[in-house]
Amino acid sequence: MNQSKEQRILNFVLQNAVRGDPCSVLDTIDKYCSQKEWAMNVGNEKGLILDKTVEEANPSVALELGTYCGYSAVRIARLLKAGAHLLTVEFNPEFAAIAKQMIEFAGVQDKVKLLEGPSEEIIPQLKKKYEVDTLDFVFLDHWKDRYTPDTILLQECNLLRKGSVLLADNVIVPGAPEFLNYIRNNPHFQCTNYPSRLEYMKVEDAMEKAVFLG
Ligand SMILES: Cc1ncccc1-c1cc(O)c2nc[nH]c(=O)c2c1
Ligand SMILES: [Mg+2]
Repeated sequence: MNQSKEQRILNFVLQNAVRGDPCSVLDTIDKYCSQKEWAMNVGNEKGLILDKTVEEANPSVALELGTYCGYSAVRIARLLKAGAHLLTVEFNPEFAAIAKQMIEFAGVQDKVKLLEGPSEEIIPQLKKKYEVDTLDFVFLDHWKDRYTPDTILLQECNLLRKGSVLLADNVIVPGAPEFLNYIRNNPHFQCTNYPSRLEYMKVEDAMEKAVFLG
């Protein structure tokens, strides 16, 4: 049976990156996806915005919605302080299987917990089943139509605290206009827009940061 694009990306990493070196894994994925096959990793340009946001938040507990091949999970985990961890949620079992291997090859598996299933089912389980108190950082990179309902669900589940940082990818392409309208008109959030480019393309995109004010 012929391989998936995601399997080809993983194989290229296994054959060309340095095991245990997260930066080497990121560079190798970016090389493959800019030269051979486009894929929806956050990429290096928006990745630098993600890096700066994570470094500023310096989270003890981070959540990612939308793991895909594990590129941004590796990107986030490489910046986490000792004892900090990332929970990453992926509903597609094929993607989750690829991401698990990617995260292990990069050597960040001790900092990352990969949760397979729909975000709307997993978010309400975070406190009791996954022993989360509150989230310091949330990266929304799953499906644009889930950005708003999942942000509401995070609040309903008391998973945000004063200063929790949300960062949403793709608010221009594919676009999340309803989310931008919700979050920018919500007095409980302080929003900042970061114009950038769609990964591996000369197409405008942007990320939106929203700090929860309590
Ligand atoms: C797939 C695609 N095609 C054309 C333009 C953009 C995209 C695209 C890019 C992304 O960074 C995505 N991130 C998370 N989830 C997505 O569905 C997604 C889709
Ligand atoms: Mg994205």
